[in-house]
Amino acid sequence: MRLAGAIFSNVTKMLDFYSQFNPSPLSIKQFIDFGLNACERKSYLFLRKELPVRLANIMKEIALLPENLLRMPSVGMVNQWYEKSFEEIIQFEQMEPEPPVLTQFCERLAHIRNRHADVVQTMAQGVLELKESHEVDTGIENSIQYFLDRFYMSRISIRMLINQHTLLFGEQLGPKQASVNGIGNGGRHIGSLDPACDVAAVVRDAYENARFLCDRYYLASPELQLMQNGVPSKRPMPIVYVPSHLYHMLFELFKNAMRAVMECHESNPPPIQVNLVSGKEDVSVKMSDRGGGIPRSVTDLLFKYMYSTAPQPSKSDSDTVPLAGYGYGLPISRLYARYFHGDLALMSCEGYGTDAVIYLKALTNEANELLPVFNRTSTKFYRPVA
Ligand SMILES: CS(=O)(=O)N1CCC(Oc2ccc(-c3c(C(=O)NC[C@H]4CC[C@H](C(=O)O)CC4)noc3-c3cc(Cl)c(O)cc3O)cc2)CC1
Repeated sequence: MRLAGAIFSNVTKMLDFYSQFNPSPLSIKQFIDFGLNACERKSYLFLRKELPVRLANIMKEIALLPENLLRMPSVGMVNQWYEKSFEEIIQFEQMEPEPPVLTQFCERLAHIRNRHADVVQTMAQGVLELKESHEVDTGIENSIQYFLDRFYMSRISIRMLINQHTLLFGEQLGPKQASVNGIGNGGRHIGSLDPACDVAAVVRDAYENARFLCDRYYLASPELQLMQNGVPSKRPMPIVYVPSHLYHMLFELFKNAMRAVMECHESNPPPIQVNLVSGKEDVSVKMSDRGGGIPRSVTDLLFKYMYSTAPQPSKSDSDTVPLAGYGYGLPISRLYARYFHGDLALMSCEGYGTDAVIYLKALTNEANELLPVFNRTSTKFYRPVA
């Protein structure tokens, strides 16, 4: 057998091997407990198996995609990135956790994270290529919706593992030691997790950035009314969470709410209200606007990848890019909420306005990763048994 053929069949064998294992979900509590006494050797031994397992599980699903989508150039490119990254990580299978290997592993993870930086928009381009070249029936659309939810959730989880390892042990920290790295906040962060993430501060940060875009496009913007338990409040609300995930969700929701309010009110835009409530089971962040609302038939569409996939506005006329432009902002924001067993829900009253609620798990031992598992059940979603 020629070398290329031998390599291909070996990668295929390794894919079959690793995809037979289920991914191992970690809770926020486990991430925190490990990070407080972090051991690079243990992290390496866990990741050099868990990352190929998570990659193989989702790569098996990519292979099951509708032929027409799989043939799209952009999907082919994403598939090649996954194959390359899978091959690079399984090379560590036989390497003992000596310092040079640990350093090489950390560098390799950072390289893989960079390779996959544009996966979301490249997959969206693949869906666009399909829409522009083939008829897409409801069955295909449902398969794509099912796949992309699982594919992007898998990607969120793989990037979480890579970020934790590279932030805890990566070279940018100077001497090789585990650290509770706190970039710009007094050293309390544990990787990408903040044990005292102030929800109110992240709300204000996301609001200010969305407001900047709103002012630039509409020359005005709605005020923010920040409440706790229904009354105006400036108090912090600390939770254990990944600030960048919470910011991503809030920034998306603020952009949508501001667009609705400014499109609905020519002057004196009513404020956007954000109410924070800390319960026994859930921490709830409810964003309420009076932007005219949407009918239920449209609300469901906003979470559909196919509905929102359209040619991207060109970067050159960035000033004319609508506030909440086409993209995957809402479906992916819901995945971030669901990743640690929370949720994101829309309740709109057509003719009045919209409530968007982010639910987060209040207890870190219940905030478990929600991971897609490749198995016979998932296979049926792609090619129903004849
Ligand atoms: C897939 S995505 O994530 O990439 N993304 C989703 C977001 C979308 O942009 C937006 C933004 C706002 C709105 C919107 C309207 C609105 O626009 N009403 C007026 C139309 C009501 C239907 C009517 C019709 O029947 O079609 C035609 C007018 N009203 O309430 C909201 C609203 C939505 C969300 Cl999600 C929210 O959180 C808060 C809100 O107030 C709709 C769409 C870009 C794409």
